Amino acid sequence: MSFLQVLAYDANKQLENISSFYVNHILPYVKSRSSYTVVAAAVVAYFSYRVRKMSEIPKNLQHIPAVPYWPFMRSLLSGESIDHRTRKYVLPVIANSPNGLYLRPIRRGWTVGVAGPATMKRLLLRADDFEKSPIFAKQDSLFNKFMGKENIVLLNGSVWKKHRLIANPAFHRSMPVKLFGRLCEKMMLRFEKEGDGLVNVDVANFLQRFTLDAIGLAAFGYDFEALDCPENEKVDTYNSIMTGIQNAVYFIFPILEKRFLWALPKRRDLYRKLDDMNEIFYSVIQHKRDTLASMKHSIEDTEKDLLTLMLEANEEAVDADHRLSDLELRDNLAIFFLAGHDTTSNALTFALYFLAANLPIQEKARKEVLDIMGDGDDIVFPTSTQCTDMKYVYMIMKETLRMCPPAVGTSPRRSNKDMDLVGTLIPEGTPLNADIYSMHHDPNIWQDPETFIPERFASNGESESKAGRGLAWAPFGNGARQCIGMNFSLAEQKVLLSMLLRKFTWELPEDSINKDGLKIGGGIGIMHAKDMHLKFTKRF
Ligand code: HEM
Repeated sequence: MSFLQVLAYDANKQLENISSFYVNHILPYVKSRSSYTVVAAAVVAYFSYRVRKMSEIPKNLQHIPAVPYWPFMRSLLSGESIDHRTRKYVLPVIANSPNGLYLRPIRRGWTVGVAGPATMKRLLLRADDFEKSPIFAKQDSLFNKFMGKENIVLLNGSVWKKHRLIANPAFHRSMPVKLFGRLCEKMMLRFEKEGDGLVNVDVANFLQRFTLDAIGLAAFGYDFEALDCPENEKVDTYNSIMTGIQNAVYFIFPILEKRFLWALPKRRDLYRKLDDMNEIFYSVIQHKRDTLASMKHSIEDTEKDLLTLMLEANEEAVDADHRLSDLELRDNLAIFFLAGHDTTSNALTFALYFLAANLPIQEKARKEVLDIMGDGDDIVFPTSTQCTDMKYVYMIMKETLRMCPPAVGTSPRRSNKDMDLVGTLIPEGTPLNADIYSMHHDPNIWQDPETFIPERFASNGESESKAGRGLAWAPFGNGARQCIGMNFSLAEQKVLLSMLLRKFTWELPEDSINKDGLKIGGGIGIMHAKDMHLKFTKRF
């Protein structure tokens, strides 16, 4: 997402520059001479100049190796998948780069991609030197209207700290494993009832629905009922907003919705749907605030939703300056959906694929689960302690997140001053992005990086031996800005994987497009499988 948005911002700026150039310099000329040929030539010349400028590496960054501008852009815009793009353009450059630093095209030219363990560590752990870039907050689009401007992901400094302090307790209590268990049970029952039944389960679709119900209920007690009825109005509203905010046309030309929304009825409809959704957000916030006192003791702490816990933390804050307003609470709820829904559902889809493609690993994981949860012919939910005991399942999850990190990079950063990043000069104001995907696939960091080997994450395994070099595994980022939902997502994944392993065995169907290797979907930002149907067999 970040790549495309930044490009879009740039394209929009170019359009605005061009239109002001036209009005100020060309229009007067046309009026006086009526010479269309001259105007056309001027426009072409201007375009060429701007395009050349965009692709030129600034002098102060020429010491950093760069991917080839046009092939890389072509790959981005044609929707080529990230695994191909990384293999073709990024890894060969990183191979000759000190500390995994390289340049790639982005906003107004270039950004520094950070794909080495030592530089990654410095970038993510020195959050004050590399603040979040304000680019997202500046835009005016459906995406920004959904995400809002007052949330944990976008803010910096003391305001960010205030948000994080209120949200931290909600994410650091025991996780709602019973809720995840109930939803998983519902999902497993539906496997048989929909489509071709167990022989051809569209797991990507089921996991999208499972994780939507999970985040709705866990974040603010709202039941989307996506597992029960995938076509209901609530799901449709949510899905159409999500599809709408990712529409590439509006990323590339945000000016369309900024200036010409009146001429785009379908787009206007999405804004109306977003207003409806905001009403739900605000009315739930109000309702929970009103009933907070009675709810405090009537629900187990582990089953309280994130909003309730944030409201409790708000009440305990020392003064009004340390509390979050309703707008800030809304913006954070929205970001929990944006950051926590697709990421977890894709991580689970990839994990199920790797277990289907590596049956001995699936069997070993099942043995661990049965040892911990017991075998039998009834559905049981794992407890938090049992989840902690699932060491091998956790190794599988970590290896999945290495090979397929759903967030392929972090949101953009900017250097606050000239600095030395592990031997390379980074001038003040340089945009930087942590490139998690490339680092996880670099053969100079990981042995045989394209092979699925959970044992890398065993104690004394390959992963531990990397510790001295910095951060070689960072699917959730790291440092102060590390993913606040990491434990939430890991618990959700462990509950689902253990329950599925106990109830079913599964494999790739004969006609699976993934039979000869995983097919990654195109697009930018969140990484997803192109199609994931699996064949399940019941154990009881
Ligand atoms: C597999 C699942 C997930 C992955 C791979 C993931 C990945 C990430 C990454 C890489 C970052 C760091 C971004 C940066 O440094 O710019 C991040 C931050 C964040 N994530 Fe997640 N995430 C996941 C699940 C979740 C969930 C379930 C939630 C909430 C319910 C969540 C909420 C957030 C928030 C609020 C931040 C911003 C933290 C801050 O800046 O202080 N994420 N996530």
